Amino acid sequence: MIKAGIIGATGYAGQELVRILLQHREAEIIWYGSKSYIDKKYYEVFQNMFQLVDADCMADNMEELADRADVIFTATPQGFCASLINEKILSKVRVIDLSADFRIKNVNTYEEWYGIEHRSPDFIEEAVYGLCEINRERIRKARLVANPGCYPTCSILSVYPLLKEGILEPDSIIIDAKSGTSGGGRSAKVNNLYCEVNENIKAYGVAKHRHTPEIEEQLSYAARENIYLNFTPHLVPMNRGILVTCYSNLLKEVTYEEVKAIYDKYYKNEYFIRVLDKGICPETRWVEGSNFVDVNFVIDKRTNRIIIMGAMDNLIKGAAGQAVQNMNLLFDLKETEGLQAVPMFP
Ligand SMILES: NC(=O)C1=CN([C@@H]2O[C@H](COP(=O)(O)OP(=O)(O)OC[C@H]3O[C@@H](n4cnc5c(N)ncnc54)[C@H](OP(=O)(O)O)[C@@H]3O)[C@@H](O)[C@H]2O)C=CC1
Ligand SMILES: CC(=O)N[C@@H](CCC(=O)OP(=O)(O)O)C(=O)O
Repeated sequence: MIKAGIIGATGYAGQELVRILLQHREAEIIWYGSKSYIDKKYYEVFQNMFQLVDADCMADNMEELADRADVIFTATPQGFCASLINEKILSKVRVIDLSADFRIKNVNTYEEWYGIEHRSPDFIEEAVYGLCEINRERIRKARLVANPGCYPTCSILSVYPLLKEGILEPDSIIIDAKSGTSGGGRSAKVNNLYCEVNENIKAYGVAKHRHTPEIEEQLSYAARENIYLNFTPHLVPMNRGILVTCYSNLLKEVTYEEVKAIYDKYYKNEYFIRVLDKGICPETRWVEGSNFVDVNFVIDKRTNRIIIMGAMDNLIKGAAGQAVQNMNLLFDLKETEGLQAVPMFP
C-alpha cells in the first residue's frame, strides 16, 4: 500500500483528496494535516467522514512525514510548499503540490503575478507540470509534481490539440471561464459569501488573473511560440464546476471532420477526456463528481473563428482527482485507479 500524507486535508481540495484516496485500492492515508483543527477528529470537521475516518488532524511536519510516507500532497495556500521543500525531503518522498508554487518556470513571472517571494526557486526547473494527458512520461519519473490549476487544466486541455496542430491563430485566443465558489477555497472571504454570490454572476481578476501566465506558458509549448491571450474568469452561484469557452481565429478553412480528427488523434485513448458528439455543448452538471473533462467545438464560418468549450469539476480533475491521477503515474498504478466515479446528477 502506498502511504499518503495530506497537508491541508481540511480544505476543499484536501477533503476531496481524502474522499478519493479512501476509495483507492492501493493507497492509505497516514496523515490528515491541518492548521486550524490540530488534534480534532477529522470527521468532526467533515461529518461525511463519520465512521469512515477515525484519525485526528495533525500539524504540518514535512520532515517527519517524509520519513513515514511514500507521497505527500500539499493542498495548501500559495507559497507554503515552496517554503518547506528541500533536497532531504525530495530524496525520501514524492511530493505533489496542488498550489501554484512550481507550475511556472520563470520565477520572476511567479513572483510578479502571485505577489510573493518564491522560497525554493532551485526546485522549479526539476518540477514537472502534472497535466497527465500531456506530460505523462515525464510525470512518471518526477520527484516533485506541480499539479495544474483548475482553470488552466480545463483551458489547456480544450485548446491544446488545435494549437499543437497549427490551425489556430496564436495571438487571437480569448478564454472566457466560469467557476463555482469552491474554487475559492473554504476560508471565509467576503466575495464568496452567500449574499455576494447567490443570484449573481460577476467577472473578476480581469486582465490580471494569476492563471493567465500558467495557461500562456503551457500553450506556448504547444504552439512553439510565445502566446499571449485574454483570460476572464467569472464566479457563478454553484458549488463546483468550471466551464470555459475559448474563441480563436482559424488560420485556414477547416471542416468539422478535420477538427474532430485532430481531437481524436490526441484524446481518443484518453479515458478522462470526452470529446462530445457533434452539436452537444459541455455542461458542468454532466461531469460533476468525476475526473472527466468534456470538450467540444463549433466552427463559425461566418467569422472564421472556432469556439471551443470545456467543462470539468474544479475539485476533481481541477485539483484532487488530477493529483491522484499523478500519484498513479508516479507509482506505476493503473491511471484510473480511485478515479472511476461516475458523474453525479442532479
Ligand atoms: N479549490 C479548488 O478548486 C482548487 C484549489 N487548488 C489549490 O489547492 C490549494 C488548496 O486550496 P483549497 O483547498 O481551495 O483551499 P482551502 O482554503 O479550502 O484549504 C487550505 C488548506 O490549507 C491548510 N493550511 C493553510 N495554511 C496552512 C499552514 N500554514 N500550514 C498548514 N496547513 C495550512 C488549511 O488548514 P485549516 O483548514 O486547518 O486552516 C486547509 O486545510 C491551493 O493552493 C489552491 O490554489 C488548485 C486547484 C483547484
Ligand atoms: C472561484 C475562485 O475563486 N477560483 C480561484 C481558483 C483558484 C485556484 O484554485 O487556484 P489554483 O488553481 O491556482 O491553485 C481563483 O480564481 O483564484
